[in-house]
Amino acid sequence: MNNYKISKLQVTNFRNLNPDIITFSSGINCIIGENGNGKTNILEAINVLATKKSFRKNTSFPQFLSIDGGKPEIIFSSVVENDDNGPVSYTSKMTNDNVLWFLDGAPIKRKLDIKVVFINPFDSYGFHNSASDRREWLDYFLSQLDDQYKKNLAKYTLALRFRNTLLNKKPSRFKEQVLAGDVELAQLSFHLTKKRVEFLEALEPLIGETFQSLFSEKHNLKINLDSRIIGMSAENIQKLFANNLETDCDRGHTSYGPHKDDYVLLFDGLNSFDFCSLGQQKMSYLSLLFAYIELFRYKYMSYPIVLIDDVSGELDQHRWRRLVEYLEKREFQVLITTANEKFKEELDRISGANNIHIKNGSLVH
Ligand SMILES: Nc1ncnc2c1ncn2[C@@H]1O[C@H](COP(=O)(O)OP(=O)(O)OP(=O)(O)O)[C@@H](O)[C@H]1O
Repeated sequence: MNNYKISKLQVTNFRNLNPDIITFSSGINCIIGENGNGKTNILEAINVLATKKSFRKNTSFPQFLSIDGGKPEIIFSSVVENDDNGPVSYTSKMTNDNVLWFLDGAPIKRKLDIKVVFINPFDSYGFHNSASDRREWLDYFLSQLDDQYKKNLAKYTLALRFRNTLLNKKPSRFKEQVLAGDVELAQLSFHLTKKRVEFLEALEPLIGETFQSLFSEKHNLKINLDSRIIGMSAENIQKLFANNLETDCDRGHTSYGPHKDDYVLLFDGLNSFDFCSLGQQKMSYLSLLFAYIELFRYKYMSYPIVLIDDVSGELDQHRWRRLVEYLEKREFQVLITTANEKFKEELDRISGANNIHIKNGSLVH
């Protein structure tokens, strides 16, 4: 069981946050403050503590380190607990070169397996507008559920990069090397595609159900894998690579494979990008994410910590209320931020929510 929840956090030298001790409840936590005061930084600190990485793109230690920080070291001190263990103090010390972890003050070799899901308002645009964002989305979430998929994806990415370098640079006897490497590339392609299909099949019944319980509207939501190699054996994928080798040589890159897959979200049978309003796209996207969280629970018998950065945009007040009511009925720990006064009023209706007010990186009591 790794259903960790976080009950306290104190960060030193992380972005604009002051080292205040922030206390979280195991249910809903609303982080409230005006723009640019550090709400997202709190979510980011938890994400970095749990995964070593940010959810912001291309960010690492130099960006994390407070511009006012004296020492080039960031300390994330927390208290976490799960069903198996009582509260433990868990600390991560990060420098430009390494990260160290401590459990109840003693060093540990590997970080704790704290699972988090971050929900970003802007990802809905990316998801509906860009095939590579959709692929990244599916790869990220599927990797969280399936370690073997994650490893195979890393191997595939390396093998594909090597193939493309050969196709591009064309060293002597490169075609023989390409064909030899295609055996592994085809097997990996087969496994990745199979896992993607299984993931979407498992997710599909949950998406419509989630949409219904989130927004009280019945819509048929379906997510399809659009792949040239779907249903093909590894041998046939290898043949496809070989048959296309001359074209790939001309282009200098590989034309077929899981890196070319796309996913289509169908809303009542129509492509959500072409057909849905921005609000409907956001609702579909949120349904997809919360469906994933349910799938996560089936797999791990526990929930991740759910970090939600201001999702109020594009949704009307009625949908805000539905979303808040949905969150109220969940068992997972939620940290939700907002700068929107009206949305804050909806959040205020949640009985027992823990309100955290933040101004200039400090807690306001
Ligand atoms: N390395 C850093 N050192 C100090 N301050 C930083 C650093 N990186 C970012 N900041 C500051 O953090 C603030 C942004 O914080 P954050 O993104 O958490 O805001 P927010 O409260 O979520 O705002 P919004 O409601 O606009 O999303 C900005 O004022 C920015 O200047």
